[in-house]
Order: sequence, then C-alpha cells, then structure tokens
Amino acid sequence: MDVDIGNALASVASPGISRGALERLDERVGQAHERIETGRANHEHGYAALNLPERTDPGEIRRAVDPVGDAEALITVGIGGSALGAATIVDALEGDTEMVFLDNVDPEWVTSRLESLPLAETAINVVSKSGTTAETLANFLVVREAFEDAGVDWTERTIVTTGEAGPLSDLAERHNLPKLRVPDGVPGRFSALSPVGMVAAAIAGHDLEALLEGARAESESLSGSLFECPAYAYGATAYALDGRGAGINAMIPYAESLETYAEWFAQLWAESLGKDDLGQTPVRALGVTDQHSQLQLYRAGPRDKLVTFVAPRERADREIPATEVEELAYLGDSTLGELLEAEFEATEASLAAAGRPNVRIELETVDEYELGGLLYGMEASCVLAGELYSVNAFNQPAVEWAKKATRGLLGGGEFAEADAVAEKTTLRVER
Ligand SMILES: O=P(O)(O)OC[C@H]1O[C@](O)(CO)[C@@H](O)[C@@H]1O
Repeated sequence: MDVDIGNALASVASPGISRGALERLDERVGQAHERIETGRANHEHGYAALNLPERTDPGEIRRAVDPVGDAEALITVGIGGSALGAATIVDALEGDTEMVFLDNVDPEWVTSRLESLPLAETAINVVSKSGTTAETLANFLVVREAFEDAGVDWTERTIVTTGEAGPLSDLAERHNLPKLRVPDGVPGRFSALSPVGMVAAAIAGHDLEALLEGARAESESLSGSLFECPAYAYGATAYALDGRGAGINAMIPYAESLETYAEWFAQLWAESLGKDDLGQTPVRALGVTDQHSQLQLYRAGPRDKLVTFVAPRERADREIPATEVEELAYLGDSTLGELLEAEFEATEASLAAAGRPNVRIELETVDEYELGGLLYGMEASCVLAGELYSVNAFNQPAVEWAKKATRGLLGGGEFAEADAVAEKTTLRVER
C-alpha cells in the first residue's frame, strides 16, 4: 500500500501536523520499530502477528478444507476477529461460494440465514481462539441442530479453527474433525493472515500464496522511519492527529468490495488502542455512498476527525450510456469508474479546502496481493500506534465485564457484574 499524508500537514489542515513535528515524531517511530522488531524476533504475544506471512502454511489450510472444498456455501461461525478477517477477504474478492458469517445471535437473522442455505452442500467453519465465546458456541449448537434436523451429517462438513485447548478443540478431537490452530501469540483482530482468516478464502478458491506474498512485501517495508514505511507513516500520522484533537478516524474505502474491510479496521483500531482513556474512535464509512450521508459533518462539523481514504488505482469499469437529459449529458461520455474516481478526488479536495485532515491509502487494485498488503499494513500501523500511545495493543480487558454480567444473567454463575445490571438508574420517557 502507498500512503499520502500531505492533507494531514498543518499547512493544509487544522488539526494538522507540521513537518518539523513529524520529523521529531520520527525519532520515536525509530525506537518503536526497534521494540516491534525485538517482539517479532522473540515471537512475543501480539508482535508475533507480524510474522504470519512466514508462519502461515497455505498447504495446511487447503488440506483441512479439502473434504468440503466443493461446498456451494460456507457458514463461518465466529465473532470479532474470528469472523471479520475472513469476511474482509472473501467480500473483497470475487468468488462463487455463498458466504454466511454468523457473528451475531439475532434469532430471526440466524434462522433466516440457515433457512436460505442448501445445508447438504454447505460447509461449517467454527472459529474461536478461546473456544469459549458464548455467541460462537451458541450459534454452533444451533447450526449443528439445523444440520441434524435436515439429516445432514455435520461432522462431515465441519472444520474447527481454535486455540490449543478448550471446548472446540475437544469437539474436534471427539468427532475427528479437521482442526486448524489459531497461532499462538496472535490476538483475533490480528489473525486475518492465519487460518482464522484464510479458511473461507481457501474454500472460495482464492490465491492464499498471493495474500501472504502481499503481506510479506509490506513486512519488508517496515523500517525505522515513517518517511520510508507507509504503514508507520499512517500509524504515526493517525496517532499525532489524535493528539492534536482528531479523536475520530473515519475509514472510507472507495470500493464496495472493501466495505467489510472498514468493519475489520474498526475492531483493530478500537480494541487495540482504546485503553487508559486513550484511543481514536474508528467510524466505518463507504465512498461514494457516504458523501451523501456523512460528508456534511466531516467538512463542516467539529474539527475532531481524521478521514482515511482507501482507493485502488485500477478497477473494472462500465460505460455510462448517453442520455437525452441535457443537464446530465456530461455523464454519458464517461464511465462509472471515472465518476467514482472524480468523486473521490473531489471529496478529498473538498476536505482539504475546508482544512479538514485526511490521508490517502492507495492500492494498485483490489486483489489477493494488494489485500494482503493492506491487512498487514494496517496491522503494523496499529502496532506502531500502540507503541506511541504506550498502551498494550494486544489485550482487551474492558470486554470482560459485560461477558461476566451476561453469564450471570443467564445463570452461568454468581457475578457482581450481573447484580449491577439490576441496579440500573432509570428515567423512562414513554409514549
Ligand atoms: O476468537 P474468540 O476467542 O472467540 O474471540 C472472539 C473475539 O472476542 C474478543 O475476545 C473480544 O471479546 C475479541 O478480541 C475476539 O476477536
């Protein structure tokens, strides 16, 4: 990926960062890079994620999915990083396998998705690093029952991706299911380039080697200076803009195929950096669509946002037919791609003209190689930002309170958190 931070400079935007401040920050980037490289060399928790291009074995993944390689559809049962990486990859790339991601426990939605599938031709990929995530286990039990009710042997169509031990690992052992490991030291939101994110891609027939090659190329660009490393340029700029008031980061890919990527980025950025009252709030958006829903706020609202554009330089295109409508005649001589590109550049310039900071991330196109580089590059950006914030980017302790409360509410044990739910302060306003 290439990064252009010009529109985040103080000469363009407020908040913005001066070239001098960037150069001073670059010293900290160099120190952070050394810490990151040490963590990678020692396969330390979290930093190990940046070694996935070398650790992930595409052959192992293809062997595991071989029994269901002809599936017409795949249900991935997982949540958070155990679903979003895989969803990002398969949504970004053209494939003819119907993909369903059960990453919520909305009963009507789960039922409608299951009823829409030919279960006898459907594979199941149940993914959980811990193996104990309530939503994933609940949905798996529902999916298994649906297969049994349909007379389909779920054990012949299920792949398990989980940590070394736990209920899912036991299930795989008990039923002799293909089992892939969530690599040690890799938090879920950093696991897209591991079996966690690549089983669905394998079943869809995508080029796993190209994904990893693109990630590898990005890893080779990691250096001790933000001026030589696109990933660090992005992570350092986002961090610096947050420190100057841009506490919100709107991620706006100008490609429908990257809409899920923005959702993946939101978890990566929020769950990694949202600690100790710090962190930049990610907003998921989509270009051109959200020019007609959010741009007003980004251009004329509070000066508390960085806008991040992601744009491929090349894309398939389609002519716009000529029209007899005079005021629209100019459209008839162009293509949808030219319209999209013009709108992207116009929106980018519109924000700059209003002094609103924005950064452009460019891909050559949206294919496996470029996608692997984008995923890896944003992970490396996030690791660097975590070093600059001086937070632990690799844990998520704040999510445990609600998990305990939920378990208590469902009779899964005695938890003070569940008691606190009952003590909610209320001021109801009713019709
Ligand atoms: O893969 P697991 O262990 O099911 O966790 C799923 C998701 O839940 C979290 O642990 C947060 O609750 C995320 O960090 C993770 O991606």
